[in-house]
Amino acid sequence: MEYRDLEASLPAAQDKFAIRCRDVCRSYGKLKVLTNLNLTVPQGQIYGLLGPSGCGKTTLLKCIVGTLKISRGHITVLGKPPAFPGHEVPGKMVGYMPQELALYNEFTISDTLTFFGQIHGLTSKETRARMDFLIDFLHLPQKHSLVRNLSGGQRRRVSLGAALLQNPELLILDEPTVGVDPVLRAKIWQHLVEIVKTGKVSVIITTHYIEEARQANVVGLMRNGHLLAEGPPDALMKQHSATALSKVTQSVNSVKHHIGELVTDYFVCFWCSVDWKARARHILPKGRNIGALIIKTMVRMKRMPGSLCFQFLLPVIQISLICLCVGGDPKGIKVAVVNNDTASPISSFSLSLLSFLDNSSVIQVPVPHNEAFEGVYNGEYWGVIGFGENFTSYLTKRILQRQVSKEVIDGGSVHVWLDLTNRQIGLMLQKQLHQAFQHKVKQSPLWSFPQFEEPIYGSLNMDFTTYVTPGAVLSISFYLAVGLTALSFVLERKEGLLDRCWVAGVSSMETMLAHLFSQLFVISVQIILMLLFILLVFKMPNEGSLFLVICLIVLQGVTGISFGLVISAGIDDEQSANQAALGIFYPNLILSGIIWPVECIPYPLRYLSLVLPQTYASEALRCIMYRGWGITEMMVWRGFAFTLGWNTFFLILATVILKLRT
Ligand SMILES: Nc1ncnc2c1ncn2[C@@H]1O[C@H](COP(=O)(O)OP(=O)(O)OP(=O)(O)O)[C@@H](O)[C@H]1O
Repeated sequence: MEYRDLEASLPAAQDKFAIRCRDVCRSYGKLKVLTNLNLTVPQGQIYGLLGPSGCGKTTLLKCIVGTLKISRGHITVLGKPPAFPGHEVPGKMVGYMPQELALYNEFTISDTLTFFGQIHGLTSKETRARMDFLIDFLHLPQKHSLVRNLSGGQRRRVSLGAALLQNPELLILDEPTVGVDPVLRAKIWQHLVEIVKTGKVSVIITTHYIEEARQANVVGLMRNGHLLAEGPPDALMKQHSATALSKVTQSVNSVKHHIGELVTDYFVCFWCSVDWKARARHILPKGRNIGALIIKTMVRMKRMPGSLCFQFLLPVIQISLICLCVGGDPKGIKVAVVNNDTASPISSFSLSLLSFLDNSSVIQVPVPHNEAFEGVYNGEYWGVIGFGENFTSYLTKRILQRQVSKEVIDGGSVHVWLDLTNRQIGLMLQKQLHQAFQHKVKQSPLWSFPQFEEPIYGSLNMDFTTYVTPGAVLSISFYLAVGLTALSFVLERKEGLLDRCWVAGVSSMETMLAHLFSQLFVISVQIILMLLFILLVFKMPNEGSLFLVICLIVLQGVTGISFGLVISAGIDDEQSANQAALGIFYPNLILSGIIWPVECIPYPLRYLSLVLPQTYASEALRCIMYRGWGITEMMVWRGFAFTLGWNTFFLILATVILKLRT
């Protein structure tokens, strides 16, 4: 066969074509994957794309469906560039089967086809009819079988079924017959040959099987990111075997150049002719798609009841652990008491003083002097409380006389030696002794400590737990939302589900909104349970509006979702996403004044602390709950304003990263 024959067998420029790629270039970083690639898929034909592994076939298909942007060149799919406003590519006109399985494992076969049917706007009757046909045609098991229980080959067939579902005008199939037995493979090809016969359906299919490609109407040979040759399989195979491949390439390139001249400026005119209504429809999120995605999330949750319960209960467990274990006074601390006071038990000040010590916190162990210190050195006791022989009489002298000797002062004092390696226990013992002394002194008409009146805000016995809880609640809502969002998006993208939904016509905005709405349901249940526990079980005070409290916690959850989107937009694998979420967890927790007051943070760091998402929000929540303040107070609205500001920033950042990375 001469080159001329090959030239004649290629579609003429004026013929209708389903896909046309001209001078397409695409790189991943510095790696050039597609270089000046030209390819034409004629209307109503099967185009077999052949090439060694790694030559760029999948990348090309992704560029054709629009999930990857090209760096140079033009692509036209069914008359318009992919993702052109008002064009149904991505959308109903195209059926895409990616190389990955891209199926929801918790779905049944029926759920899977119903989901894609909903997105394509099929009625339930149409979906049922197509489902019955595809289950029979693709030899699929029962429609109620779960995808995760299917074999590899069965899953690939479900994936192919999802691509064929809406009878698209263009089928883009990335190695659909891998793992499919020869009989079914022949049947699939027969089906493809039949559907293109109408002239309305076109197919582009990648395969490694040369004998399969023979059934295509046109075959493209790809190597190192460009097309070596393109033509009817027999002509191309003969040519390929008869002459050097380079000559074929030259010939085909000259034909393509000829065609190329006839289609100049074809692409540019599109943008001028788009009316604003089509643009608006293209941009505005569709309720149908959002609804399908929300139902998808609900079905998945229903199929994973253990995981759902865990999601609901995890915040309650976390906040309960904080309320139970953080900030309370240590209990059962053993202290050695060396009481040498010789006064009678009735008049003894030392015994009276010791009786005021809280016995649940401090266990007094009366021991002689040597044993007491020995016990502290051995770690048996946390301290020694010592009273001298003349403690009661010297103390009485100190109370009654204006001037006393140093010996009286010393002998009338309680001596305490503490093991301060654990600061909290040390501080608690100091506090207990001061309180006991205060109680004792209150009985004396001569002595007076400052009298602390009922506090203006808070209560006299407000503990550290009360301080920590509001910030902890915000932090838990924020980080659970970050984790769930980042993980679910990263996994869905890795498994090709995001791309598949996108090609089916679901926009990124719809995906985000659907995630937000379904996550809001989870967040709401989490918040209700957390509030029930902190207010009713742990009796945290709430002087302010419960509505404001809920709003602020929900907004922090939404900020967590937005931050999760940033992580999933920038990171491709779940391990790195987890590391990113965990990596910022502790610095943020410590710098936001949740565990320890911001006022303790040294200055350069304090500026950083003040701009973090939870610093002002925690302060606002404390002000609402403990001071009963409303939204008009600066410290409250500032918390809301910062939360909303971060939310907007994260959403914009996620969108920008996504745009830059496609
Ligand atoms: N996300 C990515 N980031 C960086 N490089 C990538 C990415 N995806 C693909 N590549 C690289 O681009 C090249 C082309 O990959 P592609 O998947 O398009 O090949 P292919 O022809 O479809 O291979 P196969 O037949 O094995 O599926 C390969 O070298 C691959 O390593």
